[in-house]
Amino acid sequence: MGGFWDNFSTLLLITTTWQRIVPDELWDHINRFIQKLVNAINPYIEITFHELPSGSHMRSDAYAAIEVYLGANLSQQAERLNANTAGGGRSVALSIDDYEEITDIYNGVKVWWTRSKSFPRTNVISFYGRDEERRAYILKFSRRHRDIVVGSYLSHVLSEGKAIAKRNRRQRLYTNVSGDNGWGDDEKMMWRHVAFDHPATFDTLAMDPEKKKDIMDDLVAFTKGKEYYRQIGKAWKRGYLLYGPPGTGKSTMIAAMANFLHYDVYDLELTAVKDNTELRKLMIEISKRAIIVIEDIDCSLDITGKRRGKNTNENDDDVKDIKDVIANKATDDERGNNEESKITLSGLLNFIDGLWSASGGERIIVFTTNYVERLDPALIRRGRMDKHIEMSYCCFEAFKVLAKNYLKLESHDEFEIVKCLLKEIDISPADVAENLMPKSPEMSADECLGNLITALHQAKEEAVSRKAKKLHSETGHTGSEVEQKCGTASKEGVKTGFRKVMLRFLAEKYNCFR
Ligand SMILES: Nc1ncnc2c1ncn2[C@@H]1O[C@H](COP(=O)(O)OP(=O)(O)OP(=O)(O)O)[C@@H](O)[C@H]1O
Ligand SMILES: [Mg+2]
Repeated sequence: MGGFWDNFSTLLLITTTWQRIVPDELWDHINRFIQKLVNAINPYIEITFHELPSGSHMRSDAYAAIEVYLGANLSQQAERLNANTAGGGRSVALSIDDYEEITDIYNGVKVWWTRSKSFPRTNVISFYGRDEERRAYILKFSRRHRDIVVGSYLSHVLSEGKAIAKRNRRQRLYTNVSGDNGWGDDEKMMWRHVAFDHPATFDTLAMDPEKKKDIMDDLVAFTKGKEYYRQIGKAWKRGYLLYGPPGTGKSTMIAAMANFLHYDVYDLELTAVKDNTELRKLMIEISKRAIIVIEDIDCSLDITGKRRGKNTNENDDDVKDIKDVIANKATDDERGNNEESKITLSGLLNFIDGLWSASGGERIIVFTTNYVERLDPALIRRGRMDKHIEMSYCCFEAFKVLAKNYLKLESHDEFEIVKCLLKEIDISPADVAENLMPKSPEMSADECLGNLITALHQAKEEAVSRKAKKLHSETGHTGSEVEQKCGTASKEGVKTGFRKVMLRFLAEKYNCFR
């Protein structure tokens, strides 16, 4: 062993001395020649995948995918491993340690992987100590197998690594916080996140199955459309407008989309954003695979670019100011909190159309509203909001999904009654769900279904009565007119049955029943 080190030291000494006396240019030539010689003799090829590509502070995607692939498929061969938590702490991800060598066999071809570590030659003293280490995975394979390794093995490793990482990754729900939140102007503080743990899926989402399938197909096509979007010169983004009455599942649909695609959700609260500059900063920080949500867009912004705060009524503002003065507090205006926002519709449109075009990555933007007719056409035109999805009142198909979710019922004799009643009244899936939910552990599925039917009958009565009253006041029909027209001029009709007859008459006349 001593002999080896003696020879090695002598070689090192000769090389260093040569380096000193030989001019740089000549030294380069010698180096190149030696490299050629080694290449000619060496039967192996090596490919290095650096963790931080030169000049970048971002971890290379390829390095990350290789790490996951090796950890998931080949870590049992290694004796030294690193362990990290994955999936938000739900599982442990293993990666091979520095200088461990492991082999992989792909279509009968053997390859070797090692992880190396180096320290960049720099005179700068780092405060971060070991962070300065540079790691790389080195793939070694026989020269004979170059085509298969470069041609297909590498893409197999990268795609499988990315797929595993995607499966393991815990999604996040981000919300924006105002710049004046005590965290100063630090841009990094603008988005806060928590683990995204919403149970909604497309399976549990109650809506017309054909419509649901259409949306799912659209999402799949979008995620696979990278090349297509590149070809047509469009940013890889898709806009969805979800509109419909409260409780019809707009927010639930967003959660189902996020779970389906495994994307992070960025819940953008426009009323907390100061101006277009802040909006731009927020947008730039959004990760590549994300759903950006602006809920109740009609309440967040209006076409003149003035934000609608919670207090849109001038009198309310005045009253609040007076109360503030009496309480010896600064008014909103004095604090600079007036309701005028500098976010404009054009600022919002610019970021939707422009900013992301430059920063490849798949992004979905979803607007929700209860009042689609209030939105500016510029905001929702196709190309910006590519798909308009109406979330409507509960239909029978949607009810069946809810009955399965809540009561584990796929069929029941009473389903026909529910079907008829749902045709006659507008009720949101949220209300149907509420009625189906057992109120105590002892409550049976039959009882819950009974509850729903009672509620539906009640809702029908109320709806018809509302309409009848309205029509009665509009047309001025008297009770006897109703009786005559209905041919039921009996006492009973006039007294006890009057309301019933009246309702039927008005309902038939004005087509209340659908
Ligand atoms: N289509 C649906 N499928 C399954 N559950 C639903 C559906 N719609 C509503 N729900 C249930 O009702 C609750 C409220 O629904 P959700 O918040 O999605 O309604 P929304 O349309 O976003 O209402 P809003 O317009 O008031 O924001 C949900 O938590 C869910 O349990
Ligand atoms: Mg909602």
